[in-house]
Amino acid sequence: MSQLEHREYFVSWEELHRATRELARRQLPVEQWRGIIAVSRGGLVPGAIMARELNLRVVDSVCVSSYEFQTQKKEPTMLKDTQATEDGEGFLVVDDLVDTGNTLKFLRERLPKAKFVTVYAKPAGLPYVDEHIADIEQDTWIHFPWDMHLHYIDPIAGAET
Ligand SMILES: O=P(O)(O)OC[C@H]1O[C@H](OP(=O)(O)OP(=O)(O)O)[C@H](O)[C@@H]1O
Ligand SMILES: O=c1[nH]c(=O)c2nc[nH]c2[nH]1
Ligand SMILES: [Mg+2]
Repeated sequence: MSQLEHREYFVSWEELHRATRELARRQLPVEQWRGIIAVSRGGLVPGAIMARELNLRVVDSVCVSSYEFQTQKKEPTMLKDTQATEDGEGFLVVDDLVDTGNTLKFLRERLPKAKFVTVYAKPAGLPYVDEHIADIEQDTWIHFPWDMHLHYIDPIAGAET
């Protein structure tokens, strides 16, 4: 992806909370779920919100790494697996987003019976996610609130002079 094609989408805490609550609402009835497996690190905040909304007390994580800054440097690697389940049956695997789909493709091999959900999805990742809330274009980098800081900017008129 060239610098010119690279767009950005900034997510606020409020937007993330609202969208994740809607993702939780779509997982009713709750009786079908044994628990949540958050894909650390990006899935930890959405996973916690979903656990609260669905009143699920079994919350585990899988720790997967493949990106360094904004570049996918290698195939996903499992830094920590889950011991909550053998095959994922009855578990919701929650991540913040699916982009190329490499992370969820890798996790589907490990947890073939789980349901995979994300808050955001880009087109290339759609075959690997069972349900998501918002579609984002492939050439757009999503910035999450935990990666940002509020800061002052000059007024538009001031910038012209
Ligand atoms: O669909 P993909 O192209 O695989 O990309 C999606 C994954 O990339 C990000 O995680 P990352 O590996 O950057 O680690 P992090 O969650 O610890 O930030 C994001 O949280 C997803 O887990
Ligand atoms: O914060 C992030 N924003 C993204 O758009 C993305 N794609 C892969 N990994 C990502 N992390
Ligand atoms: Mg991640």
